[in-house]
Amino acid sequence: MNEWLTPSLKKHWRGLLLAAVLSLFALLCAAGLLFTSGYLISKAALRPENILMIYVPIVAVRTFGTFRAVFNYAGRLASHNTILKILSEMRAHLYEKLEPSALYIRSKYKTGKILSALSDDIEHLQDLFLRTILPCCCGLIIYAAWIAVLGFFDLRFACVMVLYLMLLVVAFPLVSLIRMRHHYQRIARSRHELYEQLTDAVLGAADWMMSGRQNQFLRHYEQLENETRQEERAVSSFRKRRDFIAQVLIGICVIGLVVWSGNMSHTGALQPTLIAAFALVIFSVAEAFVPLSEAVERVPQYERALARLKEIEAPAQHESHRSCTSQALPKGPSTIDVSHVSFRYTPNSDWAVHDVSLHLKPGAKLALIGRSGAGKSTLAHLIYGNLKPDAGEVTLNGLSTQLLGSNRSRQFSVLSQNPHLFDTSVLNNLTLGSPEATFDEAVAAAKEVGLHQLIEQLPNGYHTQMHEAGAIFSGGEQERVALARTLLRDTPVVILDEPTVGLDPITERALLQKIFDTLEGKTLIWVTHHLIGAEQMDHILFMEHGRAMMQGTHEQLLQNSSRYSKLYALDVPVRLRKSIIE
Ligand SMILES: Nc1ncnc2c1ncn2[C@@H]1O[C@H](COP(=O)(O)OP(=O)(O)OP(=O)(O)O)[C@@H](O)[C@H]1O
Repeated sequence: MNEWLTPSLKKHWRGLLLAAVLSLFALLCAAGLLFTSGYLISKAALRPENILMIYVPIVAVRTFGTFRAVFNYAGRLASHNTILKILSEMRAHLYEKLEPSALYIRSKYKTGKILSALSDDIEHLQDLFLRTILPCCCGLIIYAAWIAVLGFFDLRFACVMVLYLMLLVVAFPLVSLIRMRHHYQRIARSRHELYEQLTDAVLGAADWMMSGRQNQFLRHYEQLENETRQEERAVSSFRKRRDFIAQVLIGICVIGLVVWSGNMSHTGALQPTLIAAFALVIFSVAEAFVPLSEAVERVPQYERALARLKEIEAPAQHESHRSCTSQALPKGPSTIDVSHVSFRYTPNSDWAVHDVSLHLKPGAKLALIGRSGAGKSTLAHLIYGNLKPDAGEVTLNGLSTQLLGSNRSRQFSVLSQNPHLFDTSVLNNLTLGSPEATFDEAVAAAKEVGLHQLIEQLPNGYHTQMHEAGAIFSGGEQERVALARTLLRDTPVVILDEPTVGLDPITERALLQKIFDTLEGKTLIWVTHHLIGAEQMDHILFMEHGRAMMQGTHEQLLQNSSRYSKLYALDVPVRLRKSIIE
């Protein structure tokens, strides 16, 4: 178990236990129903000395029949209610992990991989309880109960049944686990490839069309789809064969029980009326054993889903495995020190960041400026603690950012370009990443970023679904939604990963102003290509080829560097400069 499952299981153990108990009762009622039905049929076939002799089994049949349905329904309700709560918490947890890592993820993972994590991996974990733990627990309890009942009548026959039913309870699940492992591996691999291909194709549809190579893409996509389908067919045919053999084994078991109970009644150890009861009850008992194989064969899927979520959440080779506890680093003003930090992606590549040093006081505003490939994002990753410096150290309040672990999302948030608006209510979109935020807090954040009026005009205000409202949010307004999310998360450090890219200069200016105003007091690290807004920053670090080419305040650089003055003149048109001064 890990941090994905343990907190949910701890929090919802009562709901899960209730679901398990109700499902078990449903199975016991099903067994009781068939047992009493068998008894009733046999009893009714005999000459009734007293009608009351069959009245009790009639009532029992009715009771078991009714309660079986009731327990089934209640069990499903309890399990789905709990599982859906767990699922939504796991999704919020995934978002919490991903959102501050947006910088790193954008450079390392394709959208398809994230999509596949959101859809497949989280849902596999949802199945862990419904399709594996619950059927396994019920199956094993019914197995023990059935053997105990048989042992009560005939110990030797019970021992034979222990071994025979082990075929269904142990051997079949093990064979399924071994056989299915490699099929599932291949299915998972090709499905992830499909996701990646598809998202690439959707995001780059225009480029595919322009290059005239759409047929080539379609052929490759169909080939991948066929491979996946073939694997799925292999899985389904294995399942069919396995289930057929299981039914044959159950049939043999019924015959065995009829012979045994016939012999027992012959010797007088069992009433003849119980022969049919024993023969029938095995059908419902076997109902609990058959799903065991399917339950166990899913184990590799859970392992893989957990491994992939772990991989996305904590990028393997760069992430330190040690982390400090949440008590060790309370949320609050943060001083960041970057001391002679160097980093390269591979031992033979050029330095992406070389010997950079910085000191940021709480609430300082740093602009990382430079051309594409200058090393700005790499330095932001190093500050964030995603990448481990090859030399030097980055500390936050004296503690290496490498060691922040689960504290990282409490300290940092990232406002990136093109934030995604999810297909849920506007309110949920605002509170994503801070689910504990109240409605009033969300409204206050929306007011602060200047969205309140716009949201109020929507058909259902804050409860309007995003697919209805999505079209009316412009690029700048979507960025404001992301800004409101950041405000609600209230972390002391915010990394701005070119949030205004693609906006026209006037909107860009207005949005930047809004960002700087609303995030006043927080430490800002702003990754940018150009100098609009640079005059509002406390410190500017101009990077080139991984090195800090120049740094200082805007005024210092304007005075001391003719290059900076020229770039500023180019980037910030006179018209805008005038408006800044005014
Ligand atoms: N994941 C990676 N693996 C290998 N090299 C990388 C990786 N990411 C970046 N680099 C290289 O490191 C150098 C610095 O890249 P970085 O992304 O930090 O620059 P940047 O200034 O942020 O560029 P941009 O503004 O285009 O994002 C570049 O030469 C780039 O090719």
